[in-house]
Amino acid sequence: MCTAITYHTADHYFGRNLDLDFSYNETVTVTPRNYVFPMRKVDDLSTHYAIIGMSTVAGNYPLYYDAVNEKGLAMAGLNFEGNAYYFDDQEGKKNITSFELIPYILGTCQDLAEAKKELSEISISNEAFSKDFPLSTLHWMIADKTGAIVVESMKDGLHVYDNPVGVMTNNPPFPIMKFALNDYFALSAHHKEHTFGPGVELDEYSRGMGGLGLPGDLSSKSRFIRCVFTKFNSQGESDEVSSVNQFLKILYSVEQVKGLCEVTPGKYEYTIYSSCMNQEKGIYYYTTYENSDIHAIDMHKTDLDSSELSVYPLQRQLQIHLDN
Ligand SMILES: C[C@H](CCC(=O)NCCS(=O)(=O)O)[C@H]1CC[C@H]2[C@@H]3[C@H](O)C[C@@H]4C[C@H](O)CC[C@]4(C)[C@H]3C[C@H](O)[C@]12C
Repeated sequence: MCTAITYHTADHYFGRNLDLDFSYNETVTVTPRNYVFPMRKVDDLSTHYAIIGMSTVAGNYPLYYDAVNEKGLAMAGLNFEGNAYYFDDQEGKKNITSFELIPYILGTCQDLAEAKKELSEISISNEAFSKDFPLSTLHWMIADKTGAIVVESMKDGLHVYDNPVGVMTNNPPFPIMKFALNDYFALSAHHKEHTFGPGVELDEYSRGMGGLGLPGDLSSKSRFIRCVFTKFNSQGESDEVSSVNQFLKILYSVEQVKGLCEVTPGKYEYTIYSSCMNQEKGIYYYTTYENSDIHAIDMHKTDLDSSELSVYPLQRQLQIHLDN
């Protein structure tokens, strides 16, 4: 399972929890403007917008999980097993493989409007990167400062939905997920008189009772509901440090603690990393399961006109600061 969110204060932020039972040796990777992205079915991207994000670099190719470009357009791929469907080559379409979609959109589009236009011409092709990296079954969230969309390639074609809440998890398809919010109509973060029924005497014996009924489990629908509630009620400051901190707190409300979600006997899904990208500044912040210190890589401190990737291994070692 995974969760991706948007958030804004003075700047716009985008990021995700990556929940899995193992790591693909991911690194924060900057792809500069002149790195040549080889494309399988359309022309190679020889110059493009610079990109920073989390990727597995395989044979000098960055396989991105989530990223932002230098214009502030951000995108993440999350698991969509059983629903994702990719196609044989479609005539009259730009056939883009699933692992190329992030570099293609972020490399060529500067905002959501351009991304939507590109997506109307795209079919997601079913060609895998290699034998070692078979097809992932994904759906994607894309966002800029104007809003967010969800992209789901299913048997009946490519769907692009507006995402007014700026939160995405996994199954079921987004329209069903969004509709499920209606079932939590009565939730509130505020003190209010009960509406149980006139004349019924109830005791408000604890703070936070307006949130009773908010799902606390790790299933994707429950994480979606909990994350929307947390994001829309969270109150934060607008400076950079407070914004990044608050963003990560929202993601931690749906974090997976190791041991709670068994995938195969003795193997558990957990939050391998949490990311937060400042879309205006091109800074990629992250924490890992092992290391709650926040690390940051600023794309503008690398040579964005270069043709070589800059690769930053994740700092997984927690430093405890001894105060005496
Ligand atoms: C599994 C990851 C998504 C996390 C997630 O949603 N987990 C939930 C699992 S479940 O629903 O609860 O079963 C996805 C996100 C990005 C994916 C990676 C990226 O797409 C980049 C490459 C793409 C290659 O085709 C496969 C390896 C890979 C390196 C992918 C492996 C894996 O599918 C990743 C890491």
